[in-house]
Amino acid sequence: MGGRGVIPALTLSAFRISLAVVLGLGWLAVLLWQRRAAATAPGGGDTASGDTLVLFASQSGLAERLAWDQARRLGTTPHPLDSVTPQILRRASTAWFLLASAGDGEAPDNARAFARRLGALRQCDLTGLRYGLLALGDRRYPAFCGFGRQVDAALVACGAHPLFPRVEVDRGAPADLAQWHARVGADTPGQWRLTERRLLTPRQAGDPAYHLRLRPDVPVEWTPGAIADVALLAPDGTPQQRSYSVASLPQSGEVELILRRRHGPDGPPGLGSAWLTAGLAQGGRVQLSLRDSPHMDALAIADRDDQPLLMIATGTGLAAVLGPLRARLAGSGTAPLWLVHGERHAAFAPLRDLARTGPDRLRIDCVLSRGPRPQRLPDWIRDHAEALSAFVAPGAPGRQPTLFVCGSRDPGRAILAALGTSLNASDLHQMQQSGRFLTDFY
Ligand SMILES: Cc1cc2nc3c(=O)[nH]c(=O)nc-3n(C[C@H](O)[C@H](O)[C@H](O)COP(=O)(O)O)c2cc1C
Repeated sequence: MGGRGVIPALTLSAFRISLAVVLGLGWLAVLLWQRRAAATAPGGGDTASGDTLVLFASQSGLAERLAWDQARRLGTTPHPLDSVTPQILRRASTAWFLLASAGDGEAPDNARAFARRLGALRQCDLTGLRYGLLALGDRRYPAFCGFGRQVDAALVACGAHPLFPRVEVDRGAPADLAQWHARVGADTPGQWRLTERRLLTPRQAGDPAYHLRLRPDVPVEWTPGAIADVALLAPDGTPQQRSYSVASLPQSGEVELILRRRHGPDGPPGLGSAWLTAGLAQGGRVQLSLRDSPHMDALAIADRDDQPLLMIATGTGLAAVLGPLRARLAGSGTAPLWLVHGERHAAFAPLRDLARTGPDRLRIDCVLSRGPRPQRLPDWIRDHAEALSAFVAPGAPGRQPTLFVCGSRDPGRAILAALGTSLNASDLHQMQQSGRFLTDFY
């Protein structure tokens, strides 16, 4: 019986000692961390101690770029997470965290010291801090957004107040980023305005096609043939994304898209095309991000080596070839370029402009499937088999033409079949083997 009173007393004092040791070590760690971070803080002191902080943890640069965007909006400078101390966090009223995950849900290199001290951070009082947190990751990793989640939990444990639930981004998805941008204010990078929408198919039956021009709020770079991912909201409020080829070059300062308002069989028009071709007002805002075309390298090599390029496009697939073609025309090359476009009733205006202004080395053919002398593109290909075969044949040593076919899937199949019977099989095989036979169907 007596033992029962002694053991808890011993356990309690041992517990108190261990608690004191743990707390002491915790505070020591905090102090050491503060000293080291103050020495390495941008500007040599605790210059990251402003009222509003923008902090990033980034391995390959996306979180850092987004941090710069956020800092620009707030008129401040972003800092790597490693440069802040708990003291700096305590003095700030608002902090914006943009945190990528690396390793196995771990901190990127520029946040490792911060990550090591997360336990110590939990002992700080951050009840005066409000924060927004963007976690960047990749759902293919088991610890999706692991680091962002850890920091979020530590901040909550310190009593900091999230301004909104953590926003998580899967592989830079525009729809996820749109949520962040919606949280941090409307005037964000990634915001574009519709400056012009022109009907490309006046007085024609069937689904209308449009030529759109969009201008970014802040200048943006892209590569020829880039893909624009447009963020949309479905009627039930779920974020959606639609992708379109960019027909213009960055020098123009505007993204040009060509799209058709599509209807399902007896159904309503597609979400993206209905909004962009009708719902969106002139001057209206679009959340848009740009990525490279999967064919960018092959097309850039053909451009660099000044090799012949044969492009065959149907309908709005014209947009996918216009970017690479305009890049070729802007250069000093002399190799022949040939664009064949299949449409319904009449040539699209951008194609007519190109035919009027293009150099002699550019041949353009527009094949119309309806109208006075209708012809299907596959038939046209068979009729021109000889000229097309000669164009894609190696001919002289070092001649390595590229063939790029794009447009809707169904006409695409018929075009590939026609090319298969019209072109020399070994030339086609050679182009395929060396990555010079490119297709882009949707
Ligand atoms: C080597 C490596 C490891 C990664 N580990 C994870 C991970 O464990 N969890 C996760 O969600 N994302 C992980 N990612 C994905 C990145 O967090 C994601 O690509 C993020 O957008 C990168 O942002 P950053 O460019 O700012 O570094 C990893 C990426 C790389 C390259």
